[in-house]
Amino acid sequence: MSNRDASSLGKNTLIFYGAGSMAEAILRGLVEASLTSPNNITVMNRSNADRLLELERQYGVVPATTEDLKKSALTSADVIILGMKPKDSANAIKALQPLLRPEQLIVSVIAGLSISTIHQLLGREQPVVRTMPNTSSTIGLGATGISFSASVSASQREFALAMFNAVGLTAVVDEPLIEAVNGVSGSGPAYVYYLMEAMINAGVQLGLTPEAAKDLTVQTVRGAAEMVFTTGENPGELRRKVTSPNGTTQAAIETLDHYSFQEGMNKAIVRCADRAREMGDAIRAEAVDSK
Ligand SMILES: NC(=O)C1=CN([C@@H]2O[C@H](COP(=O)(O)OP(=O)(O)OC[C@H]3O[C@@H](n4cnc5c(N)ncnc54)[C@H](O)[C@@H]3O)[C@@H](O)[C@H]2O)C=CC1
Ligand SMILES: O=C(O)[C@@H]1CCC=N1
Repeated sequence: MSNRDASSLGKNTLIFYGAGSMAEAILRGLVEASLTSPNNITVMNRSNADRLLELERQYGVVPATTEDLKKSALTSADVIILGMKPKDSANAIKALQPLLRPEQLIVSVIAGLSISTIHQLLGREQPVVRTMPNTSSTIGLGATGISFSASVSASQREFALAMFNAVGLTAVVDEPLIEAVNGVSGSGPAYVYYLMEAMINAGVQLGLTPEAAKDLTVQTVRGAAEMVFTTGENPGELRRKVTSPNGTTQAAIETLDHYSFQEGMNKAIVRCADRAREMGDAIRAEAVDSK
């Protein structure tokens, strides 16, 4: 990340409208990398003031605990990050309508919610950055897909990229591909954790202690990801290097093939992207209903 990126972050005031796990992953990354002062970050949610005070205690961010504080923070912030669940988003975005100034930037992390639905809910073409991050942003290793509405300015674009580059890697994609990003990397950490759960359980079944099974699994997944990253070799090539002809790995991979591992992963990721579109359609229906 360049100094120019960092300075573009530092000048702006941000409000996390919805301060749950994804919001925390991003704000923690920003604060811990010292890319903006915590004083520039306000957090708000629907009703859980304790949660906001906890975020203040941990990261030094500013809690908006009363309706007046919420309104004034939403009105004054340069950037509003939509961080609520998809089911809560239509009402939350409609509530923004009377508060927004035309130059405020909306950044959404909400699965399925399209830029056009946000415009419909707001009743105007506010600049919108639609993203699909993941929770690894917490440790600066996030992977975020980003797309922009037509009216996002060059400096707002730079800001949004700086914000997500601060917590990991970014990929700018055309908006219709955000669901694909959701399928691969937005939900992706859960597939890897699920794989790890299965590896740990099998290790325990074979007699390892839970601690040893966990430590060996974590280091294996970490090492495998790092091997792909540092060598630049394809996962397929690296897999072949582990797989001796007629050896133990071949026996394991054949068993995975017998249980249609590749097909299962493929179907899971395609289903994930479809589910994002379904969720987006449900929000769009709420936008249309309210007209
Ligand atoms: N958790 C993940 O791995 C990822 C989540 N996302 C997206 O991030 C969004 C948030 O997900 P999580 O952080 O997991 O959810 P969460 O349930 O942890 O947080 C949602 C927060 O929004 C607040 N909220 C709801 N309605 C509100 C309103 N009207 N005004 C103010 N605050 C309101 C809730 O109080 C809660 O604090 C979702 O839309 C999800 O699709 C995107 C990528 C990854
Ligand atoms: O499960 C979900 O709907 C969210 C979106 C991406 C990751 N978690």
